[in-house]
Amino acid sequence: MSTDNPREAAPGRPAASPALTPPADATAPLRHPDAPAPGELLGAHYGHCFGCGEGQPHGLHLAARAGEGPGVRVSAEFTVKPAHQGAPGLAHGGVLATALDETLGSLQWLLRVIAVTGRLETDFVRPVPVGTVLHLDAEVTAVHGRKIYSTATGRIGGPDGPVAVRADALFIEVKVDHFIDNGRPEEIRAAMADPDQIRRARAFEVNP
Ligand SMILES: CCCCCCCC/C=C\CCCCCCCC(=O)SCCNC(=O)CCNC(=O)[C@H](O)C(C)(C)COP(=O)(O)OP(=O)(O)OC[C@H]1O[C@@H](n2cnc3c(N)ncnc32)[C@H](O)[C@@H]1OP(=O)(O)O
Repeated sequence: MSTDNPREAAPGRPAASPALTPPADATAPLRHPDAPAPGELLGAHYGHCFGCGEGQPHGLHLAARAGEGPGVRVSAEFTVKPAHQGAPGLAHGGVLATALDETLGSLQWLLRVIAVTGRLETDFVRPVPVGTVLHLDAEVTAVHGRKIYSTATGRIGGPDGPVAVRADALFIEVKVDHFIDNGRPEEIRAAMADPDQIRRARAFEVNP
């Protein structure tokens, strides 16, 4: 992962909003002792997820890996396909935001908590043509109670290429009941009857 500050790579852009600025008593994130090892593929949290699900034909099929180093980091690659266009030959911004959201969401594998996106602020710095491989990196910057602060970049032309998109996010920790109470009953029933889905949920230390 490149170490330059993506904010510096995009001079003149405003800082993240106050809601995405960790309070003074926020703490550094802790990589869970049983988290996947650096370099390990994380897999999908749900087979039908639009971002990462292997069983979702229209999805992004994002495959994230646990990052190197002491921090709570992941990296992922996303190849922009013709189905992802907004303007002719260019990726749709919402699809790029999804790729950032999914990469940020996969940080949960390393924290071993379940969380959902509360806020996602995205900068679109350079257009991303169809066929491009977007090299995504995400990192948890701070934790405060249930609030998880994180940041991500997507680079083009290689893992150390220029930043094309970036995001700051606030994820909020939830219990598995969040999904059981709010999800459509047929998908929830199917997920709870699927031993593989139960195994995936246990990787977040939940007991559905
Ligand atoms: C049997 C089935 C098994 C299935 C399990 C499979 C395993 C699953 C594993 C992993 C899943 C990961 C999935 C990742 C997918 C990619 C990421 C997404 O796309 S997620 C979807 C999009 N996001 C939503 O749909 C959230 C919708 N929003 C909500 O549900 C609520 O608003 C929620 C939970 C975010 C917060 O509601 P509250 O009632 O729990 O908590 P409050 O008190 O409102 O907030 C807590 C703190 O957070 C701040 N906060 C909340 N939302 C904020 C916001 N938007 N901006 C700033 N601050 C916010 C509040 O100000 C508060 O802060 P103060 O503690 O007072 O300091």
